[in-house]
Amino acid sequence: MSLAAESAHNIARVLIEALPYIRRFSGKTMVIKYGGNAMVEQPLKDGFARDIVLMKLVGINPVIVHGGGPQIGDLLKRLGKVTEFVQGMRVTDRETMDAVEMVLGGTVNKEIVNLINRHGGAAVGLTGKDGDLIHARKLVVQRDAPELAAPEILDLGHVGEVDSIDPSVVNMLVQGDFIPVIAPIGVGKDGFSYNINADLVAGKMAEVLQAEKLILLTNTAGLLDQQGELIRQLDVARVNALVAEGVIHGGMLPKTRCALEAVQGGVRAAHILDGRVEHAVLLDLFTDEGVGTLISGR
Ligand SMILES: Nc1ncnc2c1ncn2[C@@H]1O[C@H](COP(=O)(O)OP(=O)(O)O)[C@@H](O)[C@H]1O
Ligand SMILES: CC(=O)N[C@@H](CCC(=O)OP(=O)(O)O)C(=O)O
Repeated sequence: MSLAAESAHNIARVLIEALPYIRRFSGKTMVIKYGGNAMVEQPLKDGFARDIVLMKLVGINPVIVHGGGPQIGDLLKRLGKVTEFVQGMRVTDRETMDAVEMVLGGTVNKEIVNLINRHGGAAVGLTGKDGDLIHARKLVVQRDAPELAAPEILDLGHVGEVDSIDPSVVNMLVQGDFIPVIAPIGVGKDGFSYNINADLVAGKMAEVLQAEKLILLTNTAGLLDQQGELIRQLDVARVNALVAEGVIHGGMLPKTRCALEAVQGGVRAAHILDGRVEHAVLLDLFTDEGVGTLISGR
């Protein structure tokens, strides 16, 4: 076979392999969390945008929830403001909240919207304030230590968690064939803005939309075991055991927690994928082998 014929044959094979998945997922909603650490290098960003546009073209409804932790850190550094994390959450005072809104609701959100649009999609950017989408409440964080008589309550300022989501504006955009791009900022009953970890927003959004999948793009191959080997698939019980053993820690804790809550709340599956791999989303959705880690509810 000539080189050209071989290449055409490979393309045909790939399309045929993708066909049953395209048929299965067409018309379904998928929530994709695009983490700040996965937004590196222009070719990767372009690959991500192409994947999203392709999903839309084959009838899937992608809903993007994005982070931007490193990008917030960059602005705070330029402003000469020290930032601190407690249990994976950024301590957020009034000034930091302003920076979070500028970066998440401004630069990062619009960069993703522009990226998708340049690749042929029609994206619309939102924060949790738009259409009264995300209602937040202040996150209560406790610290327990042997020297403490009782757990200490820590005040992280404007750090929130999702109280409720009104998906009307997202549903309207999806019905209009737009791709919603959501920044994880919510509003409390007190009228204040709250900075919410993007994984938490993505998990709840997937649950409220009863999405087919929650896809979390991050900066590791997926969930790794004690030996640093990729775990391809696991269920709720194994996740709980790995947390208890301390194998899942740091930023992976909120990620796996929200993945678990989503699958227990009716989302069919949660995937943790390596956002540093070009076309990670397509490779996972449309090939028999898949990539990354799959957490299934049943
Ligand atoms: N068992 C584990 N498998 C993979 N990564 C883990 C694990 N436990 C902790 N981590 C850490 O979690 C990080 C991903 O979380 P985080 O930095 O919050 O990502 P993101 O910014 O994409 O949300 C990894 O880079 C890794 O350092
Ligand atoms: C409370 C809290 O920590 N909020 C995060 C929100 C952004 C985020 O989650 O971004 P990544 O997904 O890129 O980490 C922050 O301020 O960094």
